[in-house]
Amino acid sequence: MRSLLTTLRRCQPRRLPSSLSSSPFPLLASEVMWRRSLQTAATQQRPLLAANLERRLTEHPRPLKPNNELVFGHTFSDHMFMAEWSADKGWSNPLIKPYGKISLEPSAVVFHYAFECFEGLKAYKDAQGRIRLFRPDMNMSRLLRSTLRLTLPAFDTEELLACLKELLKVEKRWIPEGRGYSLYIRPTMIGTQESLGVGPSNRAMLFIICSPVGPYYRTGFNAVSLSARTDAVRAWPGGTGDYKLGLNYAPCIKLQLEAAKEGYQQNLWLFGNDHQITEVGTMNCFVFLKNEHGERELVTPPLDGTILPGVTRDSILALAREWNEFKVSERAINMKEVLQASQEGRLIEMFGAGTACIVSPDGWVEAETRESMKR
Ligand SMILES: Cc1ncc(COP(=O)(O)O)c(C=O)c1O
Repeated sequence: MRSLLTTLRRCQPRRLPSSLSSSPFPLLASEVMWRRSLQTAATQQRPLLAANLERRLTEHPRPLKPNNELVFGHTFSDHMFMAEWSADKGWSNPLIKPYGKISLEPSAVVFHYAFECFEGLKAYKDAQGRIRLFRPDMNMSRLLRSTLRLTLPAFDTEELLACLKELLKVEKRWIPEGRGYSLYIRPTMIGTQESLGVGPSNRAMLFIICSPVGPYYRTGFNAVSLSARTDAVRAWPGGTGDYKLGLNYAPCIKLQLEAAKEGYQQNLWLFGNDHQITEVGTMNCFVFLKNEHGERELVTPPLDGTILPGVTRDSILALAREWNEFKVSERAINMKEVLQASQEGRLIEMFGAGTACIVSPDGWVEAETRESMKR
């Protein structure tokens, strides 16, 4: 049997089911109401419009780096997208301009109260040299969801996507060719009001930068080793782990360094006394096993607020459901179940899934929890 991982990696866009074409993340009821009120307010202000996009292009394009010198997220393309918002005026004209420094006062709320959210998606070149994006509508919806969580301004997701496409036309030469290579796109919104008061920001900046990238891990597409810790959690019910906010990431770096010191590439994030699997590093987690009834089952944790609703996760679920070759479950799965399946030879594959790392096999999980799981 060809491995599920290999099959997923080889998936061609034309094989994607129609259910993948557009399925924005469900907004919470309160957010829907909030979004409506913001949109009503936004109609009285200037909206973000791709038709108003201005271009101020560099006169000094920089040389490209060869693929083998690309380190993830270290090289940036010539241009960036930028739009600014203020509560009284609404959105400025969006602008494509040379990549460069932004100027903010030290009192800007982004520096004090973490008013920052972002997205990550990739542009590829197909065999005909055309620019291809993978389900970018999902990233635009998720960015809107994150901005609303931070009381940052609403925007029309289709307009922002149209602006992004224009940026990519300008930056086409920066999209690397070759299997595993792409242009990583980082849309970001920050609160820029100069204030130490804790409240909503009355100013914001939306920008998009691009970085040509190859494999996320130095090990390329080989399996990564994981440390499953029980003394730290990444997210919790009612928290913000299901939003793509910068504040979710910085506190994990210390734990990532600790894992690296012990020889592991990532942390396997667990939650609860029964050590439920939530995510792996910055990826959604999948376990493919033969369950206790002898059925092959692909399991991934449910969207219960403790995991990011990943675009890759959603795509894998849609593909696997369309194939209809094995059971597909969004359900809680804990370390005890995985360990038991492994010991009984029923664990087929385990992998992480995300835009940056694509589909990444997990090689070895060191579980401090081994003893407690036996209980
Ligand atoms: C915490 C976390 N989980 C999961 C993912 C995967 O999400 P996606 O497939 O949309 O890239 C990411 C990716 O950025 C992430 O940061």
